[in-house]
Amino acid sequence: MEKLFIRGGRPLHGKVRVSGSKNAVLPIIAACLLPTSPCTLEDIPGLADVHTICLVLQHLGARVERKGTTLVIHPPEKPSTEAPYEFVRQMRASFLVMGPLLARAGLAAISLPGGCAIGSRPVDLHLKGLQMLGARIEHGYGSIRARAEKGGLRGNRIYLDFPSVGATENIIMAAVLARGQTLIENAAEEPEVVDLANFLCAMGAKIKGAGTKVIKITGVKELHGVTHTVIPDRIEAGTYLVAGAITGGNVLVENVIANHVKPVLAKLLEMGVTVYEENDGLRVIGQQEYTAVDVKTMPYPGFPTDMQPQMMALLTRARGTAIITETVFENRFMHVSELRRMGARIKTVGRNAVIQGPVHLSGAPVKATDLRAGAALVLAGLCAEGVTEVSNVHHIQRGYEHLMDKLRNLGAAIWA
Ligand SMILES: CC(=O)N[C@H]1[C@@H](OP(=O)(O)OP(=O)(O)OC[C@H]2O[C@@H](n3ccc(=O)[nH]c3=O)[C@H](O)[C@@H]2O)O[C@H](CO)[C@@H](O)[C@@H]1O
Ligand SMILES: C=C(OP(=O)(O)O)C(=O)O
Repeated sequence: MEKLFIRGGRPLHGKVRVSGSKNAVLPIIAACLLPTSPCTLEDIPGLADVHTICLVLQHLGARVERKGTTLVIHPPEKPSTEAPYEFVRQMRASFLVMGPLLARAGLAAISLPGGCAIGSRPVDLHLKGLQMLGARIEHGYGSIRARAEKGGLRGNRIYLDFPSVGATENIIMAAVLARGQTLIENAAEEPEVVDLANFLCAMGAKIKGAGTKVIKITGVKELHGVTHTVIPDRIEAGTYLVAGAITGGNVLVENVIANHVKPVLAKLLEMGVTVYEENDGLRVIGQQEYTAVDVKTMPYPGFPTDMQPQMMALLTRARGTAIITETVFENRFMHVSELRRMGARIKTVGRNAVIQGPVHLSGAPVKATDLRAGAALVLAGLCAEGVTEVSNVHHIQRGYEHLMDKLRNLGAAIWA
C-alpha cells in the first residue's frame, strides 16, 4: 500500500484501542541481546519498525519468534557484532543495539545513521556517553566501531548536553553490565526510558531514578530473561484524540496512560476540546469551534515533538493565530507545505510556524514526508471537503498499527 484515500467530513464515533508503543518496544527489543535466557514481550505492535529491529537482532544471532502480538526473543550465546547500513538506513533506532553489544560482547560496529526528513540527528551524545564508560570509538567507512577496554565497560558519571532519548537508552543498556556505578545526569525522562528501565530491572539490573533527570545504574554480572508487556503508545493515543477533535466526533481512546498524554490533553483542553478520563480510557468530544493556542515542543514532560504535526492540523481549525515552536528537531515542518495545499494558512519563520484559522480544508493530493507528517495529513484529510490522496504511506506504516482499519471502525471513509 503506497497511497491512502480519505473522503473527509465524517465525525468519528466509537472506540479505538491504542497499540503497544513503538518507541518503547524498539529499545526493549535491542535490550533482549543482554540476558542469557529468552524474553517474552507482550502487546507488540505489527509495525514496519518492529519488523526491522527484529531483522537486526536475527542478523546478530538472536532467534525471534512471533505469535500474534507476542514476541519471544532467544538471545545469541555469542552475538555477532555488526549492524550494517542496510538496516540502519531503514531505521535509525537500529543504532540502539550499540549499547547492548558493547555490554555483552565488548565490541560493536554499527553503520552511522544518516540524517532524515526531520533533522540531521547526530549520535555524538550516544558516543560520548559510551566513551565515558571506557569504550574506544573509531569512525571508518561510514561505520562506528566501539570496543570496550579489557575487562569490559566501567561505570562513570555522564552529563548529557541535551536529554537525548536514544543516548539515555543506549547508555543505560551499556551500563547495566558494566563494573561499578554509572550516573547519567540530564537524562531523558520519557515514559519509554522508564519502560526500558523497568524491563531491565525485572531482568536483574539495578537502575534507580528512571523518569527523572538523574539515573543511577549499578552494574551486575548477568541478566536473565523475563516476560514484559510494553506500555501503550502515547503518540498513537494523542493522534486518535486529535482525530476525534478535528472531526467534531465522540471517541473513546482505550489503553492509554493518561499521565503520559498530559501535555497533549492540556493543549486540547486549552483549545476548547472536551476530553475526560473514563474507566476504560480517554473520551474526546469534538466541538464546532476551537480557540488558537501556542505550542512549544520540549523533551518530556513537555509537549512531544512527535505530536507537533498532528496538533498543527488541528490548529488550522481554531479561531485566531497560533504559534508552534519546534525546539527538538531543526527541520520538522515538512508537513506545512502539504497542509497549505489543502488550504491551510501557515507561515514558517525559522523554528516557528504561524497558523491562521479557522480554515475549511479541502482534499488534495499530498505527500507524507515522514511518519508524523503523514499522520497530520491523514487527520487533515478526515475533516477536509472532498478526497485527500496521501502518498508515501510507508512512512505512516512505521508507527501506526492498522491505521486504516482503526479509522474505518470509527466511521471514517478511508481506503487504499
Ligand atoms: C525510536 C524513538 O524513540 N524515537 C524518538 C526519540 O528519537 P531520538 O532518540 O533519536 O531523539 P533524541 O532525543 O535523541 O533527539 C533529540 C534531539 O537531540 C539531538 N541529538 C540526539 C542525539 C545525539 O547524540 N546528538 C544530538 O544532537 C537530535 O538531533 C535531536 O535534535 O526521541 C525523539 C524526541 O522525543 C522522538 O521524536 C522520536 O520519536
Ligand atoms: C521521529 C520518530 O521516530 P524515529 O525516531 O524512529 O524516526 C517518531 O516516532 O515520530
